[in-house]
Parts: sequence; structure tokens; C-alpha cells
Amino acid sequence: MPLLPQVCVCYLLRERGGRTEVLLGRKRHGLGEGKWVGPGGKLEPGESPADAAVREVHEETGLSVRAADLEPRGLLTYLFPHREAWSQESSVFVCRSWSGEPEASDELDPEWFPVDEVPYERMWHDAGFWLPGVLAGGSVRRTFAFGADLSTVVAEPGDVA
Ligand SMILES: Nc1[nH]c(=O)nc2c1ncn2[C@H]1C[C@H](O)[C@@H](COP(=O)(O)OP(=O)(O)OP(=O)(O)O)O1
Repeated sequence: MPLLPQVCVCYLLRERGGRTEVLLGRKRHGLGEGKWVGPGGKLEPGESPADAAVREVHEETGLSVRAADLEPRGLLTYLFPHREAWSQESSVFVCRSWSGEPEASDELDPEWFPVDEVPYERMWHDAGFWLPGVLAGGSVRRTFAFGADLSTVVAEPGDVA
């Protein structure tokens, strides 16, 4: 099976008023337009997932993170049997250290959310299954298959321990 396109996603966490908040952004164009996502995107040729996360966070939010401050939290496989071009593998990172203030970009409108008020109903369907665990400190290795509507998770193929 050919290697799936590789993407990355990074969840920036901060402490505010005794609560943990996560930076999400409303995607302005392209795949998942209108959905709330963590900053991220496709790896460029020869780029590591961490280097891609550093670049994408900067391009999409204006924040500067260092690769050494990224916590690798796993790998997600997304399968779209009804739209093969959308199938991809995503390396997940969490980061608690950066410089700068988030700014809207052409790609994302960033906003902080308390981790217990993440708008899962406005995110990709899979996020509700795994993101709470990652935001609580865990790691993830899961595969999600999407249905003909290209938005509903219909199965976790080969989900063996
Ligand atoms: N199934 C999914 N669940 C989820 O939670 N986030 C997803 C997702 N599929 C895509 N994303 C988000 C994470 C990240 O922000 C981005 C990565 O996917 P893409 O590479 O398709 O995005 P882009 O179109 O922004 O890529 P670039 O053009 O490289 O910026 O989309």
C-alpha cells in the first residue's frame, strides 16, 4: 500500500484563571473549511513532522514554537474510501511554550477554548473520540474511516490493541 500523505497538527496549551485552554482555529479555506482545528497541515518534501508543525503554527497563527518544545502525542490515520485523495496520516503534537501572540491568518481564525469547552460539534467528527484524551495528557494511535458523506466516522478499521 502506498504511503499516505503526511500531515501534522499541534495543540497549544496555556493556563488561564486556573483552567487549561487550547488554541484552535476556524479553518478559512480548503479541506475542512469552517471547522475548528488545531494549527497544522501537510509536510513538505524532506520535512519531519515536528519541523512541519513549527512551520505551520507560525504560518497559521504567527506564533513561534521550537521543535524541542513539541510533545509528540501520536499518530492518526484517516481513511476516506469514498474520496481517496483525502486519506492521510497526521502526527499529533502538544506544545506549552511559544513566543508571540496568536493572530488571524489567511488560513485560520485562532481562539482559545477551555479544554472542557472544546466545540467538538464544530470540529472533525473523529476529534471527539481522541482529542479529550490527548488534551488530558495522553497519546493516541488510531485509524478512522469516513463514510460517503465525507464527514462521519463510520469505523475504526483493524482497531486491535
Ligand atoms: N480528520 C481530522 N480531524 C481533526 O481533528 N483535524 C483534522 C482532520 N483532518 C484535517 N485536520 C486538520 C488538522 C490540521 O489543521 C489540518 C491538516 O490537514 P491538511 O493538510 O489537509 O490541511 P491544510 O489544507 O491546511 O494543509 P496545508 O495546505 O499544508 O496548510 O487539518
